[in-house]
Amino acid sequence: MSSDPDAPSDATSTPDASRSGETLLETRGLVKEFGGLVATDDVSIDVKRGERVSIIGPNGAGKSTLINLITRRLEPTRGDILFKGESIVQMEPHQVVQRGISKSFQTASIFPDLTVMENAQIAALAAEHGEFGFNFLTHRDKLTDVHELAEDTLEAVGLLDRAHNDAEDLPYGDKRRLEIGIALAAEPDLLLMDEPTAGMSPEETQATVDLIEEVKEEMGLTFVLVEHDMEIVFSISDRIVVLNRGGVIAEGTPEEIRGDPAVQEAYLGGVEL
Ligand SMILES: Nc1ncnc2c1ncn2[C@@H]1O[C@H](COP(=O)(O)OP(=O)(O)OP(=O)(O)O)[C@@H](O)[C@H]1O
Repeated sequence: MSSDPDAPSDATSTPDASRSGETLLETRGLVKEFGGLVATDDVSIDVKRGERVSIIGPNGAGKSTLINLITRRLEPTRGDILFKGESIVQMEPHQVVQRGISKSFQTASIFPDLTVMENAQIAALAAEHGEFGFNFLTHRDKLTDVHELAEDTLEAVGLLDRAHNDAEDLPYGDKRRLEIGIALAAEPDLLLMDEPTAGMSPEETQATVDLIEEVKEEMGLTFVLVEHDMEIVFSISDRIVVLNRGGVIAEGTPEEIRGDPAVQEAYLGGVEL
C-alpha cells in the first residue's frame, strides 16, 4: 500500500501518480531496420507523466513501428527504451504491460462470444495476476477486486448499462470503447493508442475523443496517440512529435507544429495545417 499522503485515493491510480513532470518514457537513439529499410531512425523522445503526446507523420513514417518497439512487439536494431527510469528493451511484452504500459486497439483484444462484463473481468483478472501467478490464499479477495475493477472500468468507459450484452452485439463505437476499457483494466501508467478512431463515423469519433479526454481527467493518464485526423491531434495533444522517414523532424506544442514550415513541407507537401 502507498504511504504517500499526496497519492490520489481512487483505485485506478498508482502510488506515484502525483509525480507529474517526471519523465515516464524515454527512447534513446532508437533504430529499427527491416533489411535495408530504416523504419525508425535514431529516435530520442521523452514523455512526461500526465502528458498527452501525439505522433504524426505521413504514411510509412515509422509511427506504428515506434509504438511496436515500445510494447516490445518488435526488437530494436539499436538504442534503448526507458520506462520509469528502467530499461525495458530486454523485457517480454507481458512484462512491459506489468510495468504499466498498455496498448489499446490491439487486434482481437475482445472475446466476441463473451459478455461485455466478462470481457472486462478477464482483462481485470489478467491485470491482477499477471506474472505474479495465482495465490490460492488470497483468491477470495482477489476475486472481489477483479469484480470491482471490471465494474469501475465499464463505468469509466460508459458501458455499464451494456454489461450483460454479448460483446459481438455492440455497435462499432462501443466495441472501441470496450477495447479502451480492456486496456484501462490493466491500470496502466501509460496508454498507447494507434489510430483509435480509424473506421469510425464522425459521431463515434467525437464520442471517442470525449472518452479519451474524460479518462485523462479522471485517471490522470499519460498517453501517446498515433492519429491521422489532424483535428483530433490538435485538440487533444499537449505535445506533438512529427516523424518523417523514420526520424523526428519536429517536436512541439500544437501551435508550434502548426506553424512549422518543415512539417508542412514534409508532412502535407506544403499544404497549411
Ligand atoms: N514487419 C515489417 N517488415 C518490413 N518492413 C516493415 C515492417 N513493418 C513496417 N515496415 C516498413 O517500415 C516503414 C514504417 O512503417 P510503419 O508502419 O511504422 O509506418 P506508419 O508511420 O505507421 O505508417 P501508416 O501511417 O501508413 O500506418 C514502412 O516503410 C513500412 O513498409
